[in-house]
Amino acid sequence: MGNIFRASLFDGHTAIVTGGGSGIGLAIATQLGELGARVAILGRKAERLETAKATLVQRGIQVHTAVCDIREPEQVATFVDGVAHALGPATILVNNAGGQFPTTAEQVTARGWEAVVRNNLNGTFFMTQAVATKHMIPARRGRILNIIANVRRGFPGMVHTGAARAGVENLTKTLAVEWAQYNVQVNAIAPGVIKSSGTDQYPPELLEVSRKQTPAKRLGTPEEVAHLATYLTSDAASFVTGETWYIDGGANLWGDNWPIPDPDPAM
Ligand SMILES: CCCCCCCCC/C=C/C(=O)SCCNC(=O)CCNC(=O)[C@H](O)C(C)(C)COP(=O)(O)OP(=O)(O)OC[C@H]1O[C@@H](n2cnc3c(N)ncnc32)[C@H](O)[C@@H]1OP(=O)(O)O
Ligand SMILES: NC(=O)C1=CN([C@@H]2O[C@H](COP(=O)(O)OP(=O)(O)OC[C@H]3O[C@@H](n4cnc5c(N)ncnc54)[C@H](OP(=O)(O)O)[C@@H]3O)[C@@H](O)[C@H]2O)C=CC1
Repeated sequence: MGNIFRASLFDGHTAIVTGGGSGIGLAIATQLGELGARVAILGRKAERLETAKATLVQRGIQVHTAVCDIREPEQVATFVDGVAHALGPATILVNNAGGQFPTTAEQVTARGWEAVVRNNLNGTFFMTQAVATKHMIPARRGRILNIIANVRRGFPGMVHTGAARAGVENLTKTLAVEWAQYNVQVNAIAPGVIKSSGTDQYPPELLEVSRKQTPAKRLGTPEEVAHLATYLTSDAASFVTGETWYIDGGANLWGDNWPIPDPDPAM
């Protein structure tokens, strides 16, 4: 599918896309950049950022990259100041960085739980607070978009990320209300299962179960998520705030990744 958006849509904007070095984040950074935004991306791995930067620059996009772990508030503050210096204050923030690993609730260790909650909930809040207070609230202008996951019916098999993403969904609503007075809109996207560098690390048999349990009978693409992200960060969505938009081929309405065994009659 081609791009339905006007080429100059984001002229004059600076967009931060966390985790913009790969997968869904890179697709969003590419699309916002091709529509005129200056783009700042971060991640933990310098090499990944360098490769992504080369791809973006080749497309004529002005890019700033820096290594930053979103779980560390001091690194976040340094990154956000660096963006202002390199590209000007951010008008768009896409909190895309995150991730987890499949595990049953019985097996998750305290360190594993903490790693996932810090990554997805704490990191998203630290980044949001820094960008809003340093760039958006003073300018009385901003769009924040949080990438979460399909947590409508819990997240069996990934209890840690389900809890963390539900937290982000709730902070999306809270900040939409608190920051409406500053002309800062806050929304979330809940992708179903998307074929990406992220899911390439998952066992293929798990992804095949997900495909079968999706009414559309396929996985989504990072570009499809990027189209929705473009709409939600554009002026076309200026009266949309506090909402979570599902993009999942109908998966949240039907099907199940988690087969429930019948009770053991011996127990
Ligand atoms: C089922 C339904 C499917 C449904 C079908 C599939 C649906 C997919 C939907 C979603 C897809 C995606 O999100 S795709 C995106 C995937 N991308 C990512 O996940 C990338 C980012 N993720 C990460 O970096 C890591 O997963 C994360 C743990 C969050 C952070 O890593 P860190 O390096 O900071 O943490 P570490 O130091 O490595 O680990 C800290 C602890 O975490 C635990 N830990 C880390 N990796 C672990 C692992 N693979 N298995 C067990 N435990 C692990 C250990 O207890 C570690 O403690 P010790 O052992 O004591 O050290
Ligand atoms: N693909 C899917 O099916 C789905 C994905 N999602 C979510 O969408 C987002 C993008 O996923 P996807 O593109 O598929 O997967 P990727 O693993 O390719 O993307 C995750 C990105 O986040 C960065 N990242 C992770 N943790 C941190 C951190 N602590 N600090 C800074 N950067 C970090 C990674 O870079 P680096 O490793 O260099 O730090 C990487 O670029 C993730 O939040 C994911 O959980 C949600 C639902 C479904």
